[in-house]
Amino acid sequence: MKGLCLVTDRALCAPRTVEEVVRLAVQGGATSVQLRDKDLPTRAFLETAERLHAFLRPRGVPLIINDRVDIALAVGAEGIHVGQDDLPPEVVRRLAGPGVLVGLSVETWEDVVRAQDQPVDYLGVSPVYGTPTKTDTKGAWGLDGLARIRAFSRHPLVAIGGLHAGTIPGVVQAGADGIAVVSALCAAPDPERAARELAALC
Ligand SMILES: Cc1ncc(COP(=O)(O)OP(=O)(O)O)c(N)n1
Ligand SMILES: Cc1nc(C(=O)O)sc1CCOP(=O)(O)O
Ligand SMILES: [Mg+2]
Repeated sequence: MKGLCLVTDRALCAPRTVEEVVRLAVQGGATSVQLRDKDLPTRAFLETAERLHAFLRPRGVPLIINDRVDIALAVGAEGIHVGQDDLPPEVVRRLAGPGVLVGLSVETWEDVVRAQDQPVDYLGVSPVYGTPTKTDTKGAWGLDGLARIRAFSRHPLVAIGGLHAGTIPGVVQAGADGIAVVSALCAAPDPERAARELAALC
């Protein structure tokens, strides 16, 4: 999971649609998209995922579904991201099979240690910096925490939380393989231009 991942937020994208922001961000250089929506009814979530997948798949850009393993399987998404309170990675892997990317958030050192034996493809370092976009997180890892995880873990690391043009270079330097952003793209006046700027730093 190298490169720049756009994690969607419908409210921050508005008045543009999520599909429109995804299209612009991919044109600018986003290399993966995680569909994340905590409020959308299941049918609408499925239809959004289908539309995004129809756009992304021919472009070779993986679609990751946040939380909803059922939706990921229904649309044939390339990946699923789960947190510590979601379905356990072993169960996700059993349901999804070997060919689907499974990402897992790590919020504590115990999570990082446990993940060594879990069937995941990357860890979401959750969060590197505190962010108003998601406030139900534990303490921020900071650059020192990220570097400590990098030195220990066998998994690729995707950094998330408070990442923008000013913070990404330090996070890459500390060992992140990939960079995941919400507001830096969803709330950008020009998501294509923003993605171009951020992708060049990843
Ligand atoms: C790349 C990445 N890392 C962490 C998260 C957070 O996932 P989770 O802990 O399940 O929290 P929610 O996103 O479901 O609120 C993520 N989505 N992506
Ligand atoms: C979706 C998400 N997960 C996080 C975690 O720490 O697990 S932080 C986050 C939101 C990141 O938003 P922004 O790029 O606007 O800071
Ligand atoms: Mg989750």
